[in-house]
Amino acid sequence: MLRAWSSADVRAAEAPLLAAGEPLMDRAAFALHVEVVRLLRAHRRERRVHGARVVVLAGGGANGGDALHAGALLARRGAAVTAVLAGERAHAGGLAAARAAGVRVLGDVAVGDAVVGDAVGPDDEGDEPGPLVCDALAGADLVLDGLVGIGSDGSGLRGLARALVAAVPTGTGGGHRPVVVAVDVPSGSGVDDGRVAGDVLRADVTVTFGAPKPGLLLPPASGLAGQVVPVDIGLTLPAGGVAVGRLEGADVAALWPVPGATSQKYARGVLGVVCGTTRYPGAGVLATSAAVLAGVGMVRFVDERDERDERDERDERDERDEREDPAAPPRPAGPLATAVLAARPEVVVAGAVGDGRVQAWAAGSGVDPADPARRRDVAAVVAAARDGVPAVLDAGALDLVTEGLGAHVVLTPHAGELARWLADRGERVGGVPVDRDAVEAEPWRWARRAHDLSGATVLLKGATTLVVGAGGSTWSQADGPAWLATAGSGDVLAGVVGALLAGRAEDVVADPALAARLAAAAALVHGRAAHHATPGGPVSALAVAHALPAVVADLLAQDGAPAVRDCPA
Ligand SMILES: NC(=O)C1=CN([C@@H]2O[C@H](COP(=O)(O)OP(=O)(O)OC[C@H]3O[C@@H](n4cnc5c(N)ncnc54)[C@H](O)[C@@H]3O)[C@@H](O)[C@H]2O)[C@@H](O)CC1
Ligand SMILES: [K+]
Repeated sequence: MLRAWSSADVRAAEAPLLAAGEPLMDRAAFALHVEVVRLLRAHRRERRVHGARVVVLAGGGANGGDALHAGALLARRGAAVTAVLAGERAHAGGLAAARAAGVRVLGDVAVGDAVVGDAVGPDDEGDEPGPLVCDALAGADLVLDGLVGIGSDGSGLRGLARALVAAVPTGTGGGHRPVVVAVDVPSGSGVDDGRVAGDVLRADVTVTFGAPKPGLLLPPASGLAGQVVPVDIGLTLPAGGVAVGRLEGADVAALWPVPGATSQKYARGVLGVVCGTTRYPGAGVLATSAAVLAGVGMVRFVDERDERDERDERDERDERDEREDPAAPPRPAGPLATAVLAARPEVVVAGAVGDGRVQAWAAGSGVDPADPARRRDVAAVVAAARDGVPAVLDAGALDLVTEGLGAHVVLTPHAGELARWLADRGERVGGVPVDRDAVEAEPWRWARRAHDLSGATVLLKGATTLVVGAGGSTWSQADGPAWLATAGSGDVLAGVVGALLAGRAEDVVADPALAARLAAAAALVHGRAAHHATPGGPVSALAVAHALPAVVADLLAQDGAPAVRDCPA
């Protein structure tokens, strides 16, 4: 599990160690230089550090200090290092180490009484990179972004720092682009909330100290961090202070409901499904297939009834009453259930919500809000969820969701659906109703808001999926390829979430925070199934569902979970 701590928690953990004289910056800089050495060896044709051209962008705080110390270590290993000082001051220790190691320093920065380096800009303003800086950046093998770390004021980069970021070659049109390593965080990104205000240099790798910060896991900033490499510098972080986490395979294996030797299908969990309509049966097939293939004990699929069906049933019931014959004859499956049965003959068809017991529900995928018959079934599921039955509510169920649900209910909107749901409840930003762009700019903020308003666990679908559950516990999963943004993909995810809720229904009711972990686990397995179905290529939603058994088996085998057991804690 990857866990992020807020910058305040990290600072609080650093304080006693700094007071005791622990060399935290030396540890950080050493680990940073080791990662840079690895990258230079991997990326340079010469496969070595000697002669590599490294540019250090150094701000005036300790983040710049880390970068300058790392630059000094690289220079001592034979790299040609140029440091560009972007702040009104420079980290004195870092600058001294860099100069002593032979780093070329560019910048108009006063250190003590001395002015060091060359003028950066063509004018005295100093907020335009000059030709020396531009040449260094154009020829760099690797750029270290040490402009700002957790000391960022969150308003986006200013002045020369901003101009330097803009001057780093982006490689567009097939041109040269250096490897970019962010020091602690990509400079100027929202350290604690993942917001991106202004230009941020996109990193290939972020080497982060003490613990990952929330912004490294939260979109949109997480999309600029590249691979996150956490470095242990000896901090003791508060046990309860986790802001955001990311599940890994072993965590998911430990959560997955695995049957024991004596388990039977009812005890293993029955999922009731109200997805798809006669007109659009696909979502019913996909959600059901996903639930079955994710390993649920049984699916009870609620068939669609139109008004004529209901009238016939009423007449039939009246006739039976007259004959005093209580046994209802089995009703033939309608066209929707027939389509679902053709794909998944394991499914049991029910005539209505409430016909037969279920441990959890999946409802709303592929249900048109304008379809009155199917909507009645969805509304019945929402009512059951309100009464305490775990449920995943998707697409056509979302607008029936109001406040007062519990975290045992998982909502699965995408950004547009979440925006609509929030706007319908009067949520505004900048004086206008929340829209899709607002949700995409601050997905964590709005997912938390939806959780606060509904009481439900909120799974916000996207390239990075966020799950906010009881107490604001947040999981961020980025496990799938971009190809997963395809029709029907959300129906499959709803089926997997439903399977997990049904398989661990009692635990979900007992532990309010569990539904969020299960929803995050579903997102991980869904993403991995897409990779597994077509590595590197386009993928269909049904292929994702079909890849589920192999992915779950891999997880359970590779991550050391026992082969047979009952539901784990
Ligand atoms: N305190 C320590 O000994 C340690 C600190 N560490 C490093 O120190 C960093 C935190 O250092 P600081 O607290 O000095 O702060 P930072 O170095 O992160 O940021 C402060 C500097 O950034 C400038 N700045 C802030 N917002 C800006 C903006 N929007 N545009 C341009 N410049 C801006 C400030 O003027 C100041 O020069 C961590 O991120 C980490 O890299 C690590 O070395 C671990 C140990
Ligand atoms: K940085």
